[in-house]
Amino acid sequence: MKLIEVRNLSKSFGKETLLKDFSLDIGEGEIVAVMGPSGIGKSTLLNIIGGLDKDFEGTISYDPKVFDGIDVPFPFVFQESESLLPWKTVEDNVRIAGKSLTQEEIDEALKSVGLYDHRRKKPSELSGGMKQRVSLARALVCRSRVMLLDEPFASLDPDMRSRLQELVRDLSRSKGIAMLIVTHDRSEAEAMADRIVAM
Ligand SMILES: Nc1ncnc2c1ncn2[C@@H]1O[C@H](COP(=O)(O)OP(=O)(O)OP(=O)(O)O)[C@@H](O)[C@H]1O
Repeated sequence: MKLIEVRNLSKSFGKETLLKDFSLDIGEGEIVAVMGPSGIGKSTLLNIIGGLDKDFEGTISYDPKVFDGIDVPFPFVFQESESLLPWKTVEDNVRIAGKSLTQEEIDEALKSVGLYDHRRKKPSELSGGMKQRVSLARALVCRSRVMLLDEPFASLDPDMRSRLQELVRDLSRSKGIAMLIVTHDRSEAEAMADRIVAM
């Protein structure tokens, strides 16, 4: 089977139907972009696949050879990191991903995203792109085989956006991480994804 198989997913909020019979496969190490206009239900889809929202119809199967039931929910990277704790340093923001993380694991993730030299800074001392790289490092230390990215670079300037798109592709390739990215931006989907799925 594929890494993740979504079959006939349907989801409504009251009378509002967002997802109807939606199916999707994600293969190991694959980068899949889900595209659609604002409000169509992209974040809702991500929350369901990521195990945060369990109230849906349909089935989602996670390859038991890979996950063995322990890897869900998956790490998320959201648009611009309000998710960083402003009073903690870069390395401590990564550390909150897991109690048993070693300093070596944290350092390795920070090096992967080019932030090791900035590890003692606070979020207020970082650019938007650097904050997103902290979020990526925090997702990396989870050592998940899947990462979920929700409009991750929408608030960045075009130059920083394309640098981070390339970084995410490199991380996916070098570490074998499947990426599911939701975006309303076709150029972002085309720049990053092996496959684009329209909603
Ligand atoms: N918890 C909720 N309760 C009720 N309605 C909700 C809830 N979450 C989402 N919705 C509804 O679902 C719609 C789609 O939300 P969602 O965030 O999934 O869309 P999206 O495609 O990611 O949009 P955007 O690109 O603007 O983030 C919203 O407009 C809202 O009406």
